[in-house]
Amino acid sequence: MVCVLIPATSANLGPGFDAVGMALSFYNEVSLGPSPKELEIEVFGDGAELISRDKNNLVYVAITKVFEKLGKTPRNLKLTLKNRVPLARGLGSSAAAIVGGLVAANAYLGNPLPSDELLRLATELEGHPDNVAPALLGGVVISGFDRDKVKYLKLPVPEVEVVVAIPRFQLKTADSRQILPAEIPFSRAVLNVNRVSFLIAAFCLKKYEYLQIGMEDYLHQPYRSQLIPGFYQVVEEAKNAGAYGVALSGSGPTVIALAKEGEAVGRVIKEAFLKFNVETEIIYTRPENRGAIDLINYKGEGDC
Ligand SMILES: Nc1ncnc2c1ncn2[C@@H]1O[C@H](COP(=O)(O)OP(=O)(O)OP(=O)(O)O)[C@@H](O)[C@H]1O
Ligand SMILES: N[C@@H](CCO)C(=O)O
Repeated sequence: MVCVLIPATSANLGPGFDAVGMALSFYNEVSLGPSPKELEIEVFGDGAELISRDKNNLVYVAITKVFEKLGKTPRNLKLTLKNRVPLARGLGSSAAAIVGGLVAANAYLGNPLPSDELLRLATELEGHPDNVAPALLGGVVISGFDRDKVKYLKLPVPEVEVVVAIPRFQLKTADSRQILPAEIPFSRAVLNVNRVSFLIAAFCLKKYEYLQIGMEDYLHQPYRSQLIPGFYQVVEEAKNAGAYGVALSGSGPTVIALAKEGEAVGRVIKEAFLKFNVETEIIYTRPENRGAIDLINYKGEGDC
């Protein structure tokens, strides 16, 4: 039997739409082993009641991809999923499912596929690489397509605390992608280039105070924020409470704040959302430099 931990991820980091993602220090767990039955799937934890237990299960779909790539048929398998990453909230649950299935299947078969091939398969399944790359590799990852190839660079993780505020309602990526316009004004695109340059430089130079502007986004937040009551007021109040930078996580509705010390920021975000009748779960976490490929049969904190 093999067991893999897969970190939650925050994609679209600040202005890095479809390009910059960061792994976080809380994890889903995928275990894969033999079974006398054709297929057994057990699911525990967040959203367990919403996840299919048949061959449509996204983790199983990813497992099948690896078997087929190697000319094999998946048979007599038991899959156990322990979910900590909430579904459809902007923390990479689909990426965690896909990467978990790919890495677990590859490990079960003796690790024949290199990580670049796993990234290619994961991107094919997810449609874009910005969550799957940090879920697989850990850290802050810049990723994108060069024609049909996925290119990526891993940056040193910032020395910050991360406050994750998760509203109770779901927002499916497919739905919140539809709200985006086909075009935006040139001046706004220029501003976004400027902000993402500050983001990457602030991380590389450890000048985190520049995240005040380096986490600003002008591409997707103006549209997606319409689906999240109080979004800009929450951002403002969190910055006033000392956050370095605040942004939507993935396609939302989760908001993340990077801070030197997260506790006061978390309290303020929770209260600010409550003024708009939005209840949130607050998680205090950190960037995670290890991805699923580093967390196979991991014996440390966590369950594996
Ligand atoms: N552990 C899991 N097992 C099986 N399917 C899952 C699992 N986690 C997520 N999924 C599938 O992925 C869907 C959510 O994907 P979606 O892209 O909408 O949100 P997300 O990945 O959580 O957010 P984002 O991409 O913005 O970070 C779920 O509705 C479910 O179908
Ligand atoms: N870049 C993706 C991340 C969410 O999966 C989007 O915003 O649609």
